[in-house]
Order: sequence, then C-alpha cells, then structure tokens
Amino acid sequence: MEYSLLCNGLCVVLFNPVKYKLFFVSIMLSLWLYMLYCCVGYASTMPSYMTDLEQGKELTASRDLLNDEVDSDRSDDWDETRGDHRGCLEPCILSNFSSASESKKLPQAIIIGVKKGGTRALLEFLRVHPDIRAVGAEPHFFDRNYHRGLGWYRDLMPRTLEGQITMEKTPSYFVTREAPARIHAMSHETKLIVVVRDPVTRAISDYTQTLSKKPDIPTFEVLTFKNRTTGLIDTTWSAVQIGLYAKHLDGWLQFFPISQILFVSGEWLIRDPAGEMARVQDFLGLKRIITDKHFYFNHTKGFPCLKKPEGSSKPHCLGKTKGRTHPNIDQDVVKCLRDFYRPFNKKFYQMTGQDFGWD
Ligand SMILES: Nc1ncnc2c1ncn2[C@@H]1O[C@H](COP(=O)(O)OS(=O)(=O)O)[C@@H](OP(=O)(O)O)[C@H]1O
Repeated sequence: MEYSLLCNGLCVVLFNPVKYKLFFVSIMLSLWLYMLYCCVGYASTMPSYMTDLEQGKELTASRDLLNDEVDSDRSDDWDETRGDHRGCLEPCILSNFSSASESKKLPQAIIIGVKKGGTRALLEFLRVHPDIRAVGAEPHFFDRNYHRGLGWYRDLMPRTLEGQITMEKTPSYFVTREAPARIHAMSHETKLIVVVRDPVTRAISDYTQTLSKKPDIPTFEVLTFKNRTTGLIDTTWSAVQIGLYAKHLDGWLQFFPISQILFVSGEWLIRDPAGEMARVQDFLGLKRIITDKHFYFNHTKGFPCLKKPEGSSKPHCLGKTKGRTHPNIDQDVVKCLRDFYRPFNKKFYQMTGQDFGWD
C-alpha cells in the first residue's frame, strides 16, 4: 500500500514538467544544504568563536578532556573548546579534511604552569600569532593521560604548516613529578614556558576557584594551617604546595637546562601584556607580531583584552572564570604566608635570575 502510494507519487512528479522541475530543484537544494553542513562541521574544528561564547554562556565542557576533577576550571572560557581542536577521542571524520601540506605534530613548546598563573591569557594571546597553532583544551597528557601514548597526544593537536609551532597548555605539569622525564623523552628540545604569580595571591585564586564549585569548604584561613596557634603552614594543601616554585623547578632542571625554560610574570602579563609577549615571541624564535596594538585595557573587567583574537574580528576578554573576586582573607594569615614563602621565592629568583618582586 505504502509502496504503491510512493510509486504513484513518483510517477506524478516525473511526468509533470513543473513538478519534475520542483523535485529536481529540491534535490539540488538538499544536496547543497548537506554540503554546507559538512563545511560547517569542518569549520567547527578550525579556530573560531563558538556562538555560546559570543553569547557569554558558560560552557560546561572541561579543559580537561577526560577527567572530572573538581580542581579544573571546567567552565574556563576564552575558550578551550573554541576552535582548533577538542581532541577527538572518537574518530573525527569531518575534521580530517585538510590541505596536504598540513599535518599534526607533537608540541614543540608547552605552557607547563602554573595553575592560576595566567596560563589561559598567555595561550590566547599567543594564538594571535600566525605561526602558532595551539590546542585549546588542556590535554593533561603528561600527568593523567600518559598511558594513552604519543599517538593519542599527537592526534589532539591542530594541523600545522611547515614552520608553524604547535603548542598546548596544562598548568598541572609543573607540579607533576613524572612530567619532566616524560616531556624530555618526547623531545629534549621542547621549549617550556611557566607563568608564575605571587604564590600568596595564586593560593587565594586557587581557593576562590574551588570555593566557586564547592561553597561548603572550610575557610582559606582554616585550610592554610596545620596548627594555627603555632603558625604551622599546611604544605600538603595543594593551594600552598603549588607555590613552592623553587622546589618544583628543581625537578625540571634535572632534565632541561634553564635556558630552555621561560618564566613569564603573571603580574606583568596583566600590567604590560605586549612587553611580556615580546619576551615570549623572542624565546619561541618568532617574529614580534603581537604588540601593544593588539591589546586594550578593559576597565570593567580589570584586565587587558585582545582587540582581535585569532579567528575573530571582535574584541574579546577572558570569560568570567578569570578574574573572579577573591574573598577577603585575614591579613595576619596573608602575612604568615608571605613569611613562609619568602625563602622559597628568594631561591626561585636565584635559580631563574629574575626578581619577580613578590616580597
Ligand atoms: N588578560 C587577562 N584576563 C583575565 N585574567 C587574566 C588575564 N591575565 C592574567 N589573568 C589571570 O589569570 C588567572 C587565571 O590563571 P590561569 O588561566 O592560569 O588559570 S587556570 O589554571 O587555567 O585555571 C586569573 O586569576 P583570578 O584573577 O584569580 O581569577 C587572572 O588574574
């Protein structure tokens, strides 16, 4: 019954010239729409802002591709899911279109830390450079996903032309004991970048992020101490532990010469983004293309923003998970932490040959 209805319908269409034309046009239109759909699918793997971001919606996709860890800034904004590559854990048929001269390469430079240092800002600023292609999400390969192998890691990377630098950022590498040996085993020539920030403000920023996800946690003041009466700091608390930069750096220097590590000041990245970007471009052996012309200071946000981010003509600031308002912390506790970090900071200045001015 249905079959004969279909046949009758087809006969009416085929033997009526007007309907035939209409039928033909609708087939062509469908084909054209399908091709457009494919192209959009492909384009979504290219650098471009997602509509959600333009509308300011908080994305739920994590920068961490696999893990559901509470400490990662899951709604991290500027946007790890933008563009380049979300790292296809399943085969990505549409994203396999590419010109023959482009290929996926392992990163030649990695932003290895530090958490809450300003790593997202640095990566997004770098992406403006035509010779940089970076994966937006944090791959967490050298800490959580190492068992997946280098093939998996390479597959997460965006395609690059000869001469372009592939990059990624995963701030937890800096404090991962195994990361230096693993990165060295991938390539001992990998350039490493660490964005550092006053360890006390960094700790408060870290705590603020956790608090935004778990409002019931104890206060910063409580978590800071093992014993508040004696003033004994709890160095097992990750918010405190991460700020022991000299200690973590030691592990990296077992595998890499200091000249292969660039230390970017998180504070100066806000105060003078073009100045810090000049240092970064020099370190990566790139032409200084990112200059003060690329930035403007957004007074509402309180941060420098890009006039024209990569893949967009609209000015853009990082989203609301960057630049959160920190809670007021007891100044006595802040002072205790400053005193605690001072010798470690001093050691770090000696090791790097840079005074970051935190004391
Ligand atoms: N241009 C610009 N815009 C917004 N925010 C900026 C910028 N430059 C640096 N920062 C500082 O970056 C801090 C977040 O650091 P990360 O991106 O490394 O955080 S994360 O580890 O990836 O979660 C974030 O910390 P909080 O202010 O504590 O939220 C910012 O102070």
